Amino acid sequence: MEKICVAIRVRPPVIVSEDTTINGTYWKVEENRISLHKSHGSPISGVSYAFDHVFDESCTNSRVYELLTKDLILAAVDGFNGTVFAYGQTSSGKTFTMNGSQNDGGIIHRAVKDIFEKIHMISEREFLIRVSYMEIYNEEINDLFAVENQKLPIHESLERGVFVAGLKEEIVSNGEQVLKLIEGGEVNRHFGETNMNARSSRSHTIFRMVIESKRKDANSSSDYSSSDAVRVSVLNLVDLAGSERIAKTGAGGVRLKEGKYINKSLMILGNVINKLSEGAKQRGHIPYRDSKLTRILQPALGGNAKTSIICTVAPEELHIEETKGTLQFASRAKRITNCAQVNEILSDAALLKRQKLEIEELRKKLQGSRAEVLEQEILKLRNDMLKYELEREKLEMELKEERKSHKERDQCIKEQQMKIDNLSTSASFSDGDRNSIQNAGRQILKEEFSGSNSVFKNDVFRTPTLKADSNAFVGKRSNYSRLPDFSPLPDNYSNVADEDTWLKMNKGFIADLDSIQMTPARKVQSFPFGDVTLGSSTEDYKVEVQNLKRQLELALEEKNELEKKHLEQLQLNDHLMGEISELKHEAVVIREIPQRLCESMASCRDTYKDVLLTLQSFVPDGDSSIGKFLSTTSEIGLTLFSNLEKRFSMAMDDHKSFNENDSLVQENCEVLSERLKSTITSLALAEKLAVQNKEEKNPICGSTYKECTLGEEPASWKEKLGSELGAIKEKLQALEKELEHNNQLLKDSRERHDTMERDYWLLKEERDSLLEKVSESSQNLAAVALQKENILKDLNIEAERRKYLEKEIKQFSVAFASRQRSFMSFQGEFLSKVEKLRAQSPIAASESLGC
Ligand SMILES: Nc1ncnc2c1ncn2[C@@H]1O[C@H](COP(=O)(O)OP(=O)(O)OP(=O)(O)O)[C@@H](O)[C@H]1O
Repeated sequence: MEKICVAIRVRPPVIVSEDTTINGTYWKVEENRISLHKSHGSPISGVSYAFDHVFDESCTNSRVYELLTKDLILAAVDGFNGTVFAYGQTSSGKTFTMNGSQNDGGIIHRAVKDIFEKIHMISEREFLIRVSYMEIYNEEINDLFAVENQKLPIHESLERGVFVAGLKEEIVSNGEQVLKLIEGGEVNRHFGETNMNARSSRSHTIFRMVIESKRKDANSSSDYSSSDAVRVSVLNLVDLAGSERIAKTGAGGVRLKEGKYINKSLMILGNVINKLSEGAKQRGHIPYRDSKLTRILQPALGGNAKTSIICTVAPEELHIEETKGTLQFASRAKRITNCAQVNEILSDAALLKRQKLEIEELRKKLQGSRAEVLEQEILKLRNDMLKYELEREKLEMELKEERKSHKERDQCIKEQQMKIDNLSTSASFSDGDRNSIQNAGRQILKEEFSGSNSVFKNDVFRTPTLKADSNAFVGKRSNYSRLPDFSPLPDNYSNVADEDTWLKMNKGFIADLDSIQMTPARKVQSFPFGDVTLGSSTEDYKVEVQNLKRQLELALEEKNELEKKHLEQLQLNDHLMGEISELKHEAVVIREIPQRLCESMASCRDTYKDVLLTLQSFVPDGDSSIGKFLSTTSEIGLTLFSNLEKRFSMAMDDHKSFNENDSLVQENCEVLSERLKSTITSLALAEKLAVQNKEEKNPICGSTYKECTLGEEPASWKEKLGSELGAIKEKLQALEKELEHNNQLLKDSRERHDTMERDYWLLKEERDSLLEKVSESSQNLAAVALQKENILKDLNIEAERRKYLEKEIKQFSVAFASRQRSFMSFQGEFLSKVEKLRAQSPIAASESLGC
């Protein structure tokens, strides 16, 4: 959260007439404080304000830019949204601050220059910059880059937030290009002369730069790290129109109307600022929607943007009230906090987003009034899809990492497995030795006990048995601990796997008696993973490692399967995009149809008018039955045409209402056709009667033919009438053909619309199924991740178990070595005693030995 940065700028005074200085007060600027003082210098209490910066009249645009906005502008290049706006009464220097003068460039010009300078310095990222320029004039948004784009609407979507639909955006590559565009835009801006400013801005203007960037190597990188993300930031540079007092500006007519709109929108801006300054708890509803200005500036006011406000004031005493108002506005704005953050989108997601927006726009055009419902539905779908995409990417990343660590673990396990195998071999070898030695010992003892000498039954011969008292055993062996300095026990047991070391170890050296003492206690030691005996635990371990390996393989297979599915989904997406572009093309064609219909309708109407005029010229007496009939037909016809034209122009804007009124138009056309036919029939009848009864009264005008034709010869009149009638008939036929053609076009258009609608639903279904697949994949991925987690746990347990086994083997080996040594010493002692006995009594000795 960060506070909005607020600064005050005092413009240099303009010469005013004597009578405007009333109380002899003036504004004094000291560091970042501005206060009202009496002319003799004492401050007026309660009229003193402090801000982030206060710039006096001598301050240049360059300094204002450096201190107030430079950091914000540069942060925009790094992905933060930014807004700078100038606020203040009319003629206080807002436009001067934002646009600058010939010698002292304003914030906009400096910002453009700095942005491009910074971009060129960042070599590792590539940038795409789009600019637009709009004005809010009398609460209508106009495009300053394209005069034809007037009264643009504001839309809101989850992805783009609040945006102006149809605003022209120019892609630019250097500062000069932007400044040229701005120059062009300035021409279209509304300025006007008032009593206070010869060139007063009559509209709020917003110059906008959208800065997109991504790492240059992002595409080549295979991982989906944050460096792969696309940053999109929006920078708004706003020059507001100034608040004004009608009495001072002397505005009337157009200026007055403009002034009312300006004041109203500034008042709403003030309301929004007031609400926001009240703090989160009290503020309640913020009336952003009350004006276009506040709606567009919404992110800058309490949203995701860094914002700087420069409030310009006039120093003259005449404007003291307005200056106080501006300072109060600035004080409140100072209390607003924003929450700016870098706007990053993963590149795939950015692409997807754009495509989805296109789909959205296209569908809106196709669906007319249904757009609202569909819009929400599509938004929801799109958001879900985006979420799934992100989740999938995250899972993929995790899976990748896990795969890597599994590989490493696998390798490690393999190595350890080899070591354990070696150990097991050695252990079984030692087991064999031990058995044979024990057997030999047992044999000897048997022989001893079967002898008569009680000496053999004494403790000297009993000591080496495995069940002997541990203390005695230890006491006996203590001599060995002082023998050679070589220790058979390696520091790191896991490194001992070769036979040499084992042999050395079994030669009878021990390093530490404590480790021997531990041996008898071994059985009562708790074993953390169940009752595992030495022989079976190695086997179990092998089996379990195999199982884990199998599980890992299965998980990998599953992962590959998922990747395959993902590829299929991407292909499906491509296919959908293809279909959408076709639909787009069709939409363009369909959109042209009502336009063409409109044109042909206009030509039909002209022809019809001609026909009627010609018919009416034959009927001078408008009150006669034919005259009345003709005028009625004319009225109906023209109404019909205007109806038709209205319908067609509606069709261009609203497809649905066009379809609804279609049958009515058809009926009207039929009535018109009938009426015209009957007119032609009556005229033909009149012609016939005229031929039969030259001197009789003309049925059309109620006079004689001579009178009707003002003295023309009946033959020539008849000829003329005949040719006119022929022409009318031809025109009528053409009209009928045109109508038929138009009907056909209408029918085609409707069919196309139906087809598109069907296609849309098909596409929607496909998308739904795609979404289902995506969610299925996500679930599968989640399951795989869980499985992996379990495998990892198992592996850790195994590693622990292996450590325990190693310890066991180590203890066993030490005990075994010591026992072997005891046995050997016993054997030595035994043999020496036998020798002694033999020397004393060779017969007894040979008897006792059985030799
Ligand atoms: N700091 C300044 N130094 C020199 N001249 C200034 C300064 N500020 C404003 N002026 C001059 O004062 C006049 C009015 O300024 P400007 O048009 O920028 O006011 P404004 O606030 O934009 O007014 P409006 O709201 O009516 O458009 C201009 O002639 C401008 O050159």
